[in-house]
Amino acid sequence: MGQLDANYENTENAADADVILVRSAKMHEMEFGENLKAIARAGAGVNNIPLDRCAEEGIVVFNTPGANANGVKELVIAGMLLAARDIVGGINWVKGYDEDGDIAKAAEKKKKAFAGTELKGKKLGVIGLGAIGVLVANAATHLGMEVYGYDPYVSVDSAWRLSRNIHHAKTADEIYKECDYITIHVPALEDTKGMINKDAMGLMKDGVVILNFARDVLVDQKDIVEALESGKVHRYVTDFATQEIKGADGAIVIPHLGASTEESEDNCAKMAVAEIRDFLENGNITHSVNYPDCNVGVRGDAERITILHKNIPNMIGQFTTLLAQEDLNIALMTNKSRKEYAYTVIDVDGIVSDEVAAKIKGVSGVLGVRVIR
Ligand SMILES: NC(=O)C1=CN([C@@H]2O[C@H](COP(=O)(O)OP(=O)(O)OC[C@H]3O[C@@H](n4cnc5c(N)ncnc54)[C@H](O)[C@@H]3O)[C@@H](O)[C@H]2O)C=CC1
Ligand SMILES: O=C(O)CCC(=O)C(=O)O
Repeated sequence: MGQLDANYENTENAADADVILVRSAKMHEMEFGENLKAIARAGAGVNNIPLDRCAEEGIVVFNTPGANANGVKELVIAGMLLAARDIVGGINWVKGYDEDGDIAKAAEKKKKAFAGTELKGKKLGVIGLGAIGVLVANAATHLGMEVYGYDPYVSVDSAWRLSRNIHHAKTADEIYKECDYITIHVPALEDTKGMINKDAMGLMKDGVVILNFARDVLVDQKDIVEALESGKVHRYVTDFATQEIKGADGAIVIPHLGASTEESEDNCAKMAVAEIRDFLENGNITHSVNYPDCNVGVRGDAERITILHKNIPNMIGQFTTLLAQEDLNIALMTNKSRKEYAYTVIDVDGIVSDEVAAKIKGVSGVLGVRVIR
């Protein structure tokens, strides 16, 4: 990783690390070392990381929003094409043809078994209009699809990037009732888990195609298998293999390849390393998922104290009092909060002793202190 200079050292031993770079590995059961200051998820979904425990232990968790979105978008389009025509069945038939006869002639006779439909003119519903959903929605309009989008929390940025040709669905039910293809691009949260279940599928058109490149838990696995068996759902295209879905007729199951492109892997790694360097060297937080973002610029000559703490009254007063007692003048101070957590950055004129740093650490509600020299 050429972005890191000689001040950085690689370790395979997580217990020693100041920072962990992670992809999809599950970290919920992991004990974190004393030194750990940050975890950077090279990707979007952070359901593999215990965000609240990290916040309580003063560990800032970052992700890389949008860095792999194009990779996923392209696979979703491929998924729609694989669902529309029996391309996989056709390829397997050719591979398995072991007669001596004229395969070209046999293929012409056989091909009707693999015929399908076109995407043009079909209605696509996109649930979740973030980095991936917007790209999928816009791309589908260029394939001649009529696209409906649903996202009650859509960001201003996403709204700007969304093609004006997308119909604005006011409810998920509108998507379920209207669309021939439905693709979900929402995070795995308590309120999204199992959102595609028997009730939701009951509202959908017979023969609907459902695509899930977001997370397995969003789709009730028992209900989707039943819906495939009954023919209610024609194809379920998913990037997540589960025991329930892997052998089901009508399921097209991909082994989590959405972000597995050279470009996406590169983009994610670069963004993660840039976030980490800025955090370690300047104390800036960009794209955190458990602490507020905060940018105070590049550190100059002044020593910089960064404090992760609970978002409760009188924290700043206590920090400034402790610094005043040491005769340290404050050159810059910023405080940002996000729900129950907050972050304060203070540049001081003078040397921050280990004793004063320890006193700040000892303030009730402080979760982590660093002095960047
Ligand atoms: N298959 C793969 O390799 C990959 C999968 N993913 C998955 O896709 C998900 C989405 O990724 P991005 O688009 O990059 O994330 P994003 O954060 O840019 O977009 C998520 C969107 O979902 C919306 N949303 C949240 N709750 C919703 C709800 N109940 N109904 C409708 N919309 C809702 C949000 O407002 C946001 O606009 C990730 O959380 C991750 O789980 C992401 C990257 C790669
Ligand atoms: O890193 C990967 O391969 C998975 C990407 C992913 O699922 C995500 O970014 O949420």
